[in-house]
Amino acid sequence: MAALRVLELYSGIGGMHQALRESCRHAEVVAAVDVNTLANAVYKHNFPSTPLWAKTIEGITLKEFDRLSFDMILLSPPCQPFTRTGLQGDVSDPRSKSFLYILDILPRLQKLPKYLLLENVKGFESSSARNELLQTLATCGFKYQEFLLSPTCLGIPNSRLRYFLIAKLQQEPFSFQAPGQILTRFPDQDPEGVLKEKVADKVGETSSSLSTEENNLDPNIGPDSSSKSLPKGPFLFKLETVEEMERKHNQDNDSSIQMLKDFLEEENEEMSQYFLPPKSLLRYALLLDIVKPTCRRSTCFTKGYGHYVEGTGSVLQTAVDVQLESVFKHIDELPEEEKLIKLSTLKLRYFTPREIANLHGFPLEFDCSVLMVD
Ligand SMILES: C[S@@+](CC[C@H](N)C(=O)[O-])C[C@H]1O[C@@H](n2cnc3c(N)ncnc32)[C@H](O)[C@@H]1O
Repeated sequence: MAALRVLELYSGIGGMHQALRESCRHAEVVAAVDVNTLANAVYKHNFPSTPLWAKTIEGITLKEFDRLSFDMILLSPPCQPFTRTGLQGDVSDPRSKSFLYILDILPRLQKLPKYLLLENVKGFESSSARNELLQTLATCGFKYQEFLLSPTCLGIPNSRLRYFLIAKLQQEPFSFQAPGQILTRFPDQDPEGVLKEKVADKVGETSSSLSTEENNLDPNIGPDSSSKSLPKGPFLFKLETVEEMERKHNQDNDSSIQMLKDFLEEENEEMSQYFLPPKSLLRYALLLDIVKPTCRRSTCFTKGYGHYVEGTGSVLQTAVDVQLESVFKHIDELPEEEKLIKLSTLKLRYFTPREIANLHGFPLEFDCSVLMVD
């Protein structure tokens, strides 16, 4: 059987390529396209034989697309126009231009691809860009299915809710097709084959099958976000409400999800670079999402992780026997020096790039060390 010819647009570090490899399909990425130099360096390092086009997508002509004669498109367009805490510029955001260009090119290709997979953030499902995508797919004769999924659906202890769309040109429907619904589970996770869980087409209506955190917490809160609201209700300690504590407790007891310890590197001397500096501890301690190796949760890691503290991702408590409550209760009443002594007992550190790669499902052979150079 001839290899499936795959075009990977917005290829980044190659997450889609890696997933394709693991899906065991006999496939070849005939071109990967991205403009980010650092991401391209990681891509090249891991997929040295794949033709990598370091250019803008809108700079590729219809003729060049036709020449690639691809059977499948994988694409993860920029998510900033659609994030729920952003401006939601949608199709009028300049960063959507390349995606609209693809939608314009698609029906004009000499040969339509058989398959398409698109990934984006939660928020995309209620955008005009999504409506234009669905319209284009329908015009071209594609069947499609949409999903909102998080690594937790695969038992990975990280909340990162993402929109996925798969489409195919063949006439046969998907075995699990659920028209008009956005599925929030993998079809084979549904015990009775009845896909009751759905997210309505309407904005913001999320399914009960997602955790409260997935529903409430925007995984795309950036380092500069000031819109993150504090939890409601009286605080117990460290700005934790009873509701928050309960949610975390339930997540940590959900045995369908692995513990963080399965994703961690062995502690060694080099880890010292990942410990939170005193300044960050004093300034942000109350806002940190602190997890232990035995927890079965972590919040979404964003671009500013390790540089900005608030809302960019969880931090790890390596002194596992220290109780958070004993550190945080009445900490406000202490002078800075004593505060710092108390906070330091937790031995808080950032997750390492390797650990974050593990939590994103990258296998060990995927080398992300290129990302560790300053
Ligand atoms: C959401 S990320 C892609 C993530 C990717 N799937 C991965 O595994 O890393 C979007 C990527 O699109 C690239 N990008 C944005 N606009 C582009 C354009 N007009 N042409 C080419 N690449 C673009 C960015 O550099 C970024 O790497």
